[in-house]
Amino acid sequence: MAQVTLSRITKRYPGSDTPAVDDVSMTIPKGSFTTLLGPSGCGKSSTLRIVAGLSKPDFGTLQMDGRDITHLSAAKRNIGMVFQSLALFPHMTVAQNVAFGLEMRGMGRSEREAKVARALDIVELGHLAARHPHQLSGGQQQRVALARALVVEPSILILDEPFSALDRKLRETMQIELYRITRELGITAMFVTHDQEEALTLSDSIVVMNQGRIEQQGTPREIYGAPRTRFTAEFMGLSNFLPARCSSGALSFEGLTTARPETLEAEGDCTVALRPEGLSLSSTRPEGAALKGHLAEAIYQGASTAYTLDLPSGRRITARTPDCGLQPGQEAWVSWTPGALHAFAA
Ligand SMILES: Nc1ncnc2c1ncn2[C@@H]1O[C@H](COP(=O)(O)OP(=O)(O)OP(=O)(O)O)[C@@H](O)[C@H]1O
Repeated sequence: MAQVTLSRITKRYPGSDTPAVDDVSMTIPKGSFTTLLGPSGCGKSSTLRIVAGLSKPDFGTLQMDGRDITHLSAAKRNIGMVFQSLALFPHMTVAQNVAFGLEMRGMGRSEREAKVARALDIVELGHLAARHPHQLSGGQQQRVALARALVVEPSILILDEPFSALDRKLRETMQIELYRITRELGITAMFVTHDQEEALTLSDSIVVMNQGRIEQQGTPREIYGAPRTRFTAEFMGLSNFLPARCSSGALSFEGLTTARPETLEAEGDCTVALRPEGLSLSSTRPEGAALKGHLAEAIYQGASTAYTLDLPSGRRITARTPDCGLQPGQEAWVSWTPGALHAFAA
């Protein structure tokens, strides 16, 4: 397994005004699972393709364990790849599919068979080695693709939205499988997704990308718990953005002054975001910080109800809580758990 370092990687496709990858630098430590997360078109796949050697950067360098591999061909990079669209050979059995890369490297039969058996064991498909791809479920096929990428003992495993074609339940099962396998084998992995929950579940480190640039990089806890920009906050499910001011120890918004969150680095104008799931409503004033509003709407959604409140400033916020019996037209107080309030520079 290897450490991979991207330094100032930039890529502009012909005919495009803006770079698809714009001055991206990051290190994927040995044995770490790093996820590129961001909306469609933000440059995740382009970055991954450059690491894989399938595309050349216009500028910047790529290193593997300190060695410059910017101009090394894909075949010589020892990278295992799994993509959304499977490329299993339909006329070959599961075992033959997994063995293909080893055969290409000229490995002898007995060594090959031992490695294939081990790779199929890892993805728990040893019993289906003789089947053909069309005799497998979507999840099993994706596990064959994973075994095929692992069998060559890659320096880095690259996965581009590998589970996006699977239904939700299967996707969750595959995420847990992938987590187990990568941690057991100590694999260096680079994963691409636009699904924030998937990124939180799998990653040691998340790189949030926006328009070809890195918006924020950190552990899942840092990205979810302390987003530094509105873009990251919105992408991680935050809403209810309110203008605020921050001075040394205090944060003021909507006529309320409360303690300044530790994670806020800015002074002066800033934005407060309240996570809808961390809010609760009551008809009487609760202890501690709370905002009073007019309940405009209550939409029952099963496990929770989405309440829309109009604040005296005219701004609207949404709270998602178990049904609390309050009705539209009533006055309500909204309070929050400590982790539900975030603030960042405006
Ligand atoms: N071969 C290409 N030629 C021209 N433009 C391209 C090419 N590939 C990607 N782009 C453009 O580069 C930008 C980044 O694309 P990229 O596929 O890296 O994004 P992404 O974040 O992986 O998106 P998605 O989640 O939709 O796959 C987009 O604006 C895209 O249209």
